[in-house]
Amino acid sequence: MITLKRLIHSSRSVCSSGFKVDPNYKLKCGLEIHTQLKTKYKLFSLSSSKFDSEPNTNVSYFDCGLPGTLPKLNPEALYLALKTAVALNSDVQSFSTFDRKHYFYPDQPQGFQITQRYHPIARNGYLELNSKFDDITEDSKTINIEQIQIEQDTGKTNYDKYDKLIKIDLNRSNVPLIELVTKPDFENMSQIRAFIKKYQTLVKHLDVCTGDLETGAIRIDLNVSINGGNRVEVKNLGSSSELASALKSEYHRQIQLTKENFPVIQETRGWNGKETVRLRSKEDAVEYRYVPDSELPFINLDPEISREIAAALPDLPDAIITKLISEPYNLELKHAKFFIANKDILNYYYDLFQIVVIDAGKDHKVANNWLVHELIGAFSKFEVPLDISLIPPTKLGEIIIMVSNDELTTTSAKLLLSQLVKSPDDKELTIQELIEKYDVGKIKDITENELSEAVEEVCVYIIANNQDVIEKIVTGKPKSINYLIGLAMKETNGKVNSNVFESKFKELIADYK
Ligand SMILES: Nc1ncnc2c1ncn2[C@@H]1O[C@H](COP(=O)(O)OP(=O)(O)OP(=O)(O)O)[C@@H](O)[C@H]1O
Ligand SMILES: [Mg+2]
Ligand SMILES: [Mg+2]
Repeated sequence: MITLKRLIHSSRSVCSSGFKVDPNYKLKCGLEIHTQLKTKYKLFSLSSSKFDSEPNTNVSYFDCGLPGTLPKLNPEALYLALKTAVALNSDVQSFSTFDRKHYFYPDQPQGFQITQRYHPIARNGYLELNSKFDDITEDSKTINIEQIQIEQDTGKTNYDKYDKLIKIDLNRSNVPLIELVTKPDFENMSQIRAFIKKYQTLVKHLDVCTGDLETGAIRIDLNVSINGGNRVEVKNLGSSSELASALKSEYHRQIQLTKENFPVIQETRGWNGKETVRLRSKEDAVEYRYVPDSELPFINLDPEISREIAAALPDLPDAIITKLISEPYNLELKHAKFFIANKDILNYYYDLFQIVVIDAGKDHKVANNWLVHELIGAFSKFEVPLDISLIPPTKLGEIIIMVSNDELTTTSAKLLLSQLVKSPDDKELTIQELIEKYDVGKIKDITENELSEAVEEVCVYIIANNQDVIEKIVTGKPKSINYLIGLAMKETNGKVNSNVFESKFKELIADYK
């Protein structure tokens, strides 16, 4: 919820991590990003790659490494890898192959991982960061991508502290991954953050991955060096805050070593929550004994394929943001960015825009405000997890149009939205039924005189019970009248416009002076 508020209601400063690069110690970073592909089946078998099943229920003979089982490449995984590669401006290779990377680990039952060491599926891509769309301090920054390779995920090792057992879950074994390797082009934390955010948005938008760091769908290794020295790799960082803390710790560790005239040794480190810790040095680097996989055929691609994939790609996030901040949408940039990161909301917005602006001819500001501030704002206010399906665009559209046609007051409409957010059972009711249930319909079928009398009655009652507020108003705090108006609106469920109460209060209070 906090994230939601922050995303929509404020634009974050680029230095928020408190990490600053010391000009005397030039920072250089490269990322290796592992991304799980959202395929139905696994990379080389027909078991499901579903994420949260009971342990060891999505495991074929191949996934658990039984001898005699053979891999068969899942074309959907290849397609998703190609989509990502093309969207990242990479050169798709017409020839690529699979290799075996050997190491023993209990969650790696084959004894090797199938990856693309020598001939990856794509090379030489790039992603452009631009201060207009991304939180970076420079105007623009290009991050070059060395290569994108397809590989298998491993199983999971779970340490059961209570039973003091190590449990292996092979559901993840052989789930398709792509590893994206950037060139060491990052010079500061904001570039890294911005790149990861943009990459997450891209893979979600292309529907190739859920894009979550928290669930491990995206996992990042960070490579760090200073002043042209050796690179240190920090493995398996699970969240952007872990990544930021690990970078800060590693950068300062290398500075400290350099200041004390110690060399920075090329090694692999991990993150223990406080600092980076040594896992292995280059000397004891694992010898993976890469060999070409003899059971998988080469991938030969017609160059036409990448052109066809490029032509079929949807508009990419930056292009959509540019569209959203221009006519006819005129969204604020921060809202457009929020929508693009949340595809359901973006689609919701398009539907709402159609109903309210295009079909009913209302102002774009009305649609934008009600969605961003009132509806999404209501979820934040009541700390209800954002689920816009509770109020479909047709319903919100109807409410907005009624307010705009003066058939419902703004207060009543807000009250209805709050109720819809707070009580999901109301989902089935029509707007008319909701208006009756909560008694918020505008007062109709009564004469002007009857209304005026009713309003006066409410105001007289409130004045009588709030003499202290009246005292304030008459002694120079005229704004306190808003408090009285609020009470009156509450008393009448927002059925009467606030300006009617305002004039009546003013008229009655004038008698006090
Ligand atoms: N001088 C440097 N400073 C910081 N990062 C660097 C430097 N040189 C290379 N890198 C980064 O190191 C990473 C190397 O990744 P790559 O996957 O090619 O090799 P690896 O880490 O040896 O292999 P593995 O996939 O087995 O971990 C890249 O992200 C690259 O940008
Ligand atoms: Mg790597
Ligand atoms: Mg590495």
